Amino acid sequence: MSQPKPMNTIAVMTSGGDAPGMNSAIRAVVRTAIGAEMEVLGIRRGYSGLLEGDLIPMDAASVGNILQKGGTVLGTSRCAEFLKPEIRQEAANILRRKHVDGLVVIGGNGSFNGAYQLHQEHDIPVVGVPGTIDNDIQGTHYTIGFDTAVETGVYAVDKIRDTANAHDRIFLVEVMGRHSPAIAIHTGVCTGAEHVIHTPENTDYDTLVSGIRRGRKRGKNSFIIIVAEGQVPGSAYQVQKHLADNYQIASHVAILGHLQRGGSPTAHDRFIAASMGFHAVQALKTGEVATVTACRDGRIQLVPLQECLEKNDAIDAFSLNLTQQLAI
Ligand SMILES: Nc1ncnc2c1ncn2[C@@H]1O[C@H](COP(=O)(O)OP(=O)(O)O)[C@@H](O)[C@H]1O
Ligand SMILES: O=P(O)(O)OC[C@H]1O[C@](O)(COP(=O)(O)O)[C@@H](O)[C@@H]1O
Ligand SMILES: [Mg+2]
Repeated sequence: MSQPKPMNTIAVMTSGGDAPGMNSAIRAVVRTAIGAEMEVLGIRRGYSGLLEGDLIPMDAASVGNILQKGGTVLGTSRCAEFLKPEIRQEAANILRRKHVDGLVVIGGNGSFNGAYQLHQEHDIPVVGVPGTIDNDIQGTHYTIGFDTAVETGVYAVDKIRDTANAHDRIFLVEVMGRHSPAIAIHTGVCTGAEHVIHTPENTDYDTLVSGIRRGRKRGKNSFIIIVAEGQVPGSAYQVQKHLADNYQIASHVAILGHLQRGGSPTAHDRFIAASMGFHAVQALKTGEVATVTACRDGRIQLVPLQECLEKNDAIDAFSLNLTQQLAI
């Protein structure tokens, strides 16, 4: 832990893919900081906005009536330039010119890498708040937005099930999460899907097809196969083609895509985001910087940022198996 530096002015940004609940985190950061007599600047459009010096003063009213909204009022971006050290130097200069004493970065592991570099290279006090619908950051059990994204997936699949039942159809429902199977696996359990394809590039067609045949024998008339996005959006079409060409099985595709990133956050996401935003400002105040407000063992704990820089690719084998077990 570093010695606490005076925190007169802090800045907050959202970066990477937006996630429902980010607004609740921004609100908590702004209001906790104001409560502690700090000035707060909002950085618009993540690292891109930072490099343009697009920082705006935020008061308590500026975050009123945003908690229930999806997206992020600050905007976000993917900023390839930020991978260059000389560009990060410019960013650090801008933060110093604006008298920013500490920075809260709400985003995924990519955004945390940027924050980590700012701390390592330029001694900027940073704290990360995990925000991504994918729930795929090492070091934290939960990321803001995941619950809402799964909820949206479940809502959509329930509707698809109605029409699949009516027409005796097989549906391949592709859910979001590039290289991240968590949304697919949870949506599978919560919708009673017949099968979850967690890595479309390595689909186990034998298990999938024998499940469909077994189900048909016992009178099932609809099948929901949840397909994770995999390497590229549209993987479900490859699965559809493979089933048609190799097994003469016809299926329909529905791709949920960015639909799952928007919408009003669930109570769970609002609650976690509010708590994490609060803890992030406390961490800056106490000098517990280069940390992340991680969710572990059901509570928010500060963990070193270094532990949260990698993407978590682990597959939740229990939940994956649960879908299969219950779909007999
Ligand atoms: N290794 C890195 N070094 C510095 N900045 C990075 C690094 N990786 C990502 N970033 C910055 O963080 C941004 C968001 O990362 P990205 O992976 O797109 O989203 P997320 O933060 O949601 O994982 C990138 O566009 C880039 O500006
Ligand atoms: O909106 P984009 O740039 O197409 O990115 C899509 C990807 O972003 C996500 O929504 C979230 O990813 P990050 O939070 O890591 O940015 C993935 O689920 C999805 O595959
Ligand atoms: Mg990411």
